[in-house]
Amino acid sequence: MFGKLKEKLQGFTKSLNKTIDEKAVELDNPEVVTEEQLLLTEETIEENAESKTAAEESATVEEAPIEEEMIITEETTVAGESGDEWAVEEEITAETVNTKTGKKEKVGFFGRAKALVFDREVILDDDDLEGPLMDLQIALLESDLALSVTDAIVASVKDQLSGTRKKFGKNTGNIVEDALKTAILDVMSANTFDFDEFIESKKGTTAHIVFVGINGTGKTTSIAKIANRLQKQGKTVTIAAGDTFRAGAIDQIQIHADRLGVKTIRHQEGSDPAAVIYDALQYSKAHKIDVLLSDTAGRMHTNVNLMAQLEKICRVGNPDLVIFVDEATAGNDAVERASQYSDAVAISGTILTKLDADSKGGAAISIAYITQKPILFFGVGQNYDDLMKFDPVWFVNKIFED
Ligand SMILES: Nc1nc2c(ncn2[C@@H]2O[C@H](COP(=O)(O)OP(=O)(O)OP(=O)(O)O)[C@@H](O)[C@H]2O)c(=O)[nH]1
Repeated sequence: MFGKLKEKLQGFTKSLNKTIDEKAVELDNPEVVTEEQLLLTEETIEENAESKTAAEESATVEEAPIEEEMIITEETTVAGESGDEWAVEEEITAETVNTKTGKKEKVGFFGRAKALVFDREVILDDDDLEGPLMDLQIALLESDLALSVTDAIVASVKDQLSGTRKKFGKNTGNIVEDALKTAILDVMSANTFDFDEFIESKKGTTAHIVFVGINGTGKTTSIAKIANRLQKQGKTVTIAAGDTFRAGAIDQIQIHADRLGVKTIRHQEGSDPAAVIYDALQYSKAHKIDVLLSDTAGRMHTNVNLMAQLEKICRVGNPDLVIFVDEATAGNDAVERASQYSDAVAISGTILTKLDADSKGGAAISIAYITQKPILFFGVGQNYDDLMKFDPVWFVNKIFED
């Protein structure tokens, strides 16, 4: 997933790490920071998210040596002596089976990274950063990020790295990667929204959700996926077949609804979608249905009449949420559409589909930033369960995983 973006960001990280290595000076008195101290310094949500990432990473880093050190039962490696950034402290607490010898051996569960030894430091100035940041900007633009978003990311990375003293160990570690992660997380977490909490907060009333977007991006499938998800959470659902415009659309959503055992409210093809949605809302309220999911015809954001019709649907149906659906593979086109839809109707968030296909990842970052509305879910396949609740930390880690 996100192969190209990943590749480009790795290129930037490598080139800046090289600069850091070249400019680094050794410290006379290496500094040892415990994992605990590191955790204590976290203040913001983003830093928390980052530290979670770092903890996960350190856990991964720890795993390999610890597996081998499982054979070492009473050896204690002193901070700094290992020649590694992370010093390991052993504490015997349990027995396990050595996968190589098959024998039971005592292991130190506490054979965890305990301290980070900083023995080099660097201060990067604007000149050091100028070239790599220019490359970063181009890399982001080539990965379908909108210009304003690349500007925000580049400015954040510059802000984090320029002029500040960065201490690190034998390896440059994650200085550059962490700055990039923070920058992307900032952009993506501008507005967070918990869909499940929202649905829960509507308990006792019918939560009405209208889905909008252009043709063929996965709107109907996403409605079915959301219906399936809600049903699994014990919620009752109705679907309004509000795409009365495209031939076959009513039957298409009816097929999904039948498979899921969901009641569909439908009118004739060509009828007024606002009337269908109004009826569906009355039905859902009368039957104390938890959530009404309203389909709408796919329409180009440039089609003034259809966009006006969408406004009418929203006026009549008075939805609690308007979800914009588009496909991640559409890149900058999806970003442009999200922006225009957002101007026409008050969208609450986005479902980005087809993340499983060859998407560059840039659209997800850009849409969140440009609409200033959260990404709610990712579509990751054609089955009803192929819907992932959006998690910015997961997303950013995915971009950087090997
Ligand atoms: N790979 C993949 N395919 C998807 C995903 N979501 C939807 N699709 C497929 O995309 C195609 C279009 O999906 P629809 O749900 O019919 O799209 P729509 O936006 O409702 O289209 P209209 O009814 O024309 O407005 C179908 O073949 C879906 O199976 C996804 O997350 N991943």
